[in-house]
Amino acid sequence: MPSEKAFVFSVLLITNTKLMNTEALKNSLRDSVVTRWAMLFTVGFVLAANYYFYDALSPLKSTLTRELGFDSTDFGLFVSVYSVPNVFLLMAVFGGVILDKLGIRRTGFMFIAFMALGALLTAYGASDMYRNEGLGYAFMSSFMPGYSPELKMMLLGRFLFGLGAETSIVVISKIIVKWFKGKELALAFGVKLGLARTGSMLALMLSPRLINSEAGWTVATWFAAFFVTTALLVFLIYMMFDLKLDKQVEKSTLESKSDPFKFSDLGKLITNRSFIFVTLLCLTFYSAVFPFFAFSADFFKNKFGLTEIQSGDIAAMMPLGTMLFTPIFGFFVDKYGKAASLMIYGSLILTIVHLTFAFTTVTPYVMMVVLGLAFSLVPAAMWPSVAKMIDEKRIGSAYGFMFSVQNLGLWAFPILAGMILDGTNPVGTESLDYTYTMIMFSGLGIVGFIFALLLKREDKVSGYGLELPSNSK
Ligand SMILES: C[C@H](NC(=O)[C@@H](N)CCCCN)C(=O)O
Repeated sequence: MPSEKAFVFSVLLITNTKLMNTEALKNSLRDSVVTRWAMLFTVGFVLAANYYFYDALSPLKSTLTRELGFDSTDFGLFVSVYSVPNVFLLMAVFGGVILDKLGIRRTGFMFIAFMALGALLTAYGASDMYRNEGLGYAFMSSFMPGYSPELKMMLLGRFLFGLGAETSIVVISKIIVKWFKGKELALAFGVKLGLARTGSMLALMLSPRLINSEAGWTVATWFAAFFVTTALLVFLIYMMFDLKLDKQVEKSTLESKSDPFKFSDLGKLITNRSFIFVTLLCLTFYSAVFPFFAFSADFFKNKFGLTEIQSGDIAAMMPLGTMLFTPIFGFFVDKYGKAASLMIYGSLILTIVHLTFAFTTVTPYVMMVVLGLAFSLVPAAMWPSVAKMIDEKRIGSAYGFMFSVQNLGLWAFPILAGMILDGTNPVGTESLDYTYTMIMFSGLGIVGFIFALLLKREDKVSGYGLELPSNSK
């Protein structure tokens, strides 16, 4: 019968297409261990450049005061403006939507280009070229006289950098999924975070050394900007491989199909109690880490009377610790679970470290490694836990939403830290007293600890299985 034949023919056709797709997946570039790990290190370079630039000026707070007249509030403002596009324009959320629409190559290139432009503008704002009546100097001097033209140009640069940087992290997460799904995905995520932290560590160690260059202190800012620009070129290499992979394998077989983003999705996210607690933990925990980290080198310099190089080296102990611990805890969570408990321990350790910094003179070398332990426990447990709570189709929006909420803290707390410092230290004080600033960071740790407890309690009701190994849910 013709209809029966047609049916058999279509079944054969579908089966054959599926087989061809499976065959294509088997023989695609991603099946070469060397190629997929080479891709991870290629995009890891971009991530390292991103984190390098974010932290490059942290050990130079006193240099910015000496050379450009920044006070602590100006410095806090400079750190926090990174988050403005992500909080007030919801860029991390829209970046995810754009990513779904335009794909990895175009979105990645566009947002890394924003990063590079922002980084170059920041370096230009601090340069002698700009300060000697360079392009834009007169314009930046023509409004808001309370803020220097240098600060305004650097704020504009860091704003553009932040606009590109957060979405580029979402793009790179998607790239990792594309190449490692069904392979060693958790390990790949751990290594990705390790490469990001390498960028932070290098920034803390190199910047204070580069300011002593013969060509002047701005070598440190230009170097950071050129690192990000090189990352844009490196991403072009990645794009060629990505294109090749897409040609080898039908796109739909690689990237999980995601429905178009709807605002009602956000409604579903914010009515999920576990998701709310993990998002609030993300906000408080990261607010007690990244803004502290931005001030940490200056804190060590003032509290322990160290040089810029010594204090940068101590601050670098934290990312060094995370490079070692994060993949280990990622492996632990995959195999044994206990993610909610690890988040509780991480928040507790964070609080103890900040209280120790506030009230004791225990050696900061050890405390920064302990902080690295806390900063490995929570991220290694947090990001895979979200994947248990949220449908895979919505995971991009979920991460984007969490990044935007988190950026609220990354925006507010550096400003607050700077204001507390300026408010509690009379003008011209020889060495700054950080006690109240550290109490603020300890308070954030305590609130994060409470959210981690609530998350674990809620897990017993919601049944997402955060305490179970990865493959049992
Ligand atoms: C993965 C996570 N990164 C973030 O949460 C970013 N939204 C903030 C990065 C700001 C500093 N570069 C992490 O690094 O653990």
